[in-house]
Amino acid sequence: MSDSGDLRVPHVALLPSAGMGHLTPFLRLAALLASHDVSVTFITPNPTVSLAESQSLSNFLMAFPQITRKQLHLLPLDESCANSEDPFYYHFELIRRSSHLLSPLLSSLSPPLSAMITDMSFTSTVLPITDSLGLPNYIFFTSSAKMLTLYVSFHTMLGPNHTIKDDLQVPGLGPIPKSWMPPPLLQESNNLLKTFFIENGKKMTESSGILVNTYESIESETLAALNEGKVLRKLPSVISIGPLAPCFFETSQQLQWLNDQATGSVLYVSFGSRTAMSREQIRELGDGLVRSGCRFLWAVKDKKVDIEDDEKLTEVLGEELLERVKKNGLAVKNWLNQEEILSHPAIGGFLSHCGWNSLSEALWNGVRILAWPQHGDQKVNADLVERIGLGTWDKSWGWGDRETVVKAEDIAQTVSEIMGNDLLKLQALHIRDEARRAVGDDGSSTKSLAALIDTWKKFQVLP
Ligand SMILES: O=c1ccn([C@@H]2O[C@H](COP(=O)(O)OP(=O)(O)O[C@H]3O[C@H](CO)[C@@H](O)[C@H](O)[C@H]3O)[C@@H](O)[C@H]2O)c(=O)[nH]1
Repeated sequence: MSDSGDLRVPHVALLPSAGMGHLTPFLRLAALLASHDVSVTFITPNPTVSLAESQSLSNFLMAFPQITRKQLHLLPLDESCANSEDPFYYHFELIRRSSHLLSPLLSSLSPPLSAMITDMSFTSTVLPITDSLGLPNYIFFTSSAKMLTLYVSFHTMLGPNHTIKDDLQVPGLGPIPKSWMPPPLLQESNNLLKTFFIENGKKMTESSGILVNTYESIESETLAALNEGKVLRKLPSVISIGPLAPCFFETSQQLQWLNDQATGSVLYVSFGSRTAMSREQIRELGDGLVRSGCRFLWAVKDKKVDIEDDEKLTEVLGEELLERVKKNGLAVKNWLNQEEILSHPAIGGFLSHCGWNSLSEALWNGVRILAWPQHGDQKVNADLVERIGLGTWDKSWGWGDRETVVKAEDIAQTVSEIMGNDLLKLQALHIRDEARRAVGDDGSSTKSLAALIDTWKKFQVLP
């Protein structure tokens, strides 16, 4: 790399991971970079797991013709060596094992790249490749800064048999209790998620920087701890660039039902793109929503992957419950444009699993959250929801595992409490204003991104 002196248009390649939770923030980042006159190549691992991913990608690329697409054709993998029943983690592994194909792809790009931005799940496999090309590689961490503290320190916490004994306690920060850690990390046996945490977490120190879709006013202490070396020494700069604003490219499917509801009266219920509850829990939830007496819009998900989710609502809910649901709300089983829903004036609350994108979209739109974490980073995120005053979290509901079923009466009571909580409603609006300030003209995230783009402008990789 050399200091070129002249300020040229930087060219950056982005490599997202599998699932909408990873693809969506990458698409938003690509659009943001393009709006700052950065030339963007978007690398798409092919095939995708879900229909939602392939449809979003094609809609996005149609809306942003200035962004170049390059496909990374994934090599087949013997399922037995992936050691995971989760189709998304399995796909992470597939992409990791096809990473070497990136080398010729990246070298062939013209003009030469100024930098690469890689999803956190491929840190350990892609960094050696970009290093050998002399290409700066920034890791995009698609969850919270608090979760990043666990990601980079997990490998240092492992005891005998690779087990975890204690809560994570970073000086100056609240603890991350063991019970909030993604359950696969606590297993003695190896599994894909644990391997990703260990291998990628170790390698993060060698990246050129870590981008996080967060902002100063909600995670300032955590960001400071990360950047002051309190979490891990020798960590590169952690750069907050969020909240990444939605970019409108999806075809909109206006829901007339929502247009007919009173302002702020509807609870939106959704657990993201890859969480399916047990049938028993789905029915308790439906019963609870009806009993709460609140209006609700419910995205019902019966299977993790959308292409397999083919049973009708009558089969999933049963006819009797479906009839009761129709009196107070609307249940749908298709993909909704969540961003459009959360920005609708009728929406007054969000029952959410607290995937990081859902949380970011809720705060972007000033919608209070009732948190019900299901897996992964979601308890850590739910804690943040509670701490910043965006919503509430009933910890007794546990993880959305198949052994525990939260009863309809509990759900009904908690839902009516949050929908009646005016203080949270006001606080959510205040948080929305702060979120928008962070990415406004003089905002902290805008300045960080501008500084990063300047770095890319000043440096170029020698051909
Ligand atoms: O019907 C739907 C369902 C989802 N979405 C969108 O899909 C994304 C889902 O992302 P997220 O809310 O983060 O949830 P997951 O799909 O569960 O994402 C995975 O990835 C996230 C980022 O790493 C993690 O925080 C989550 O825990 C993990 O499950 C969001 O942008 C939603 O707006 C829709 O537009 N319509």
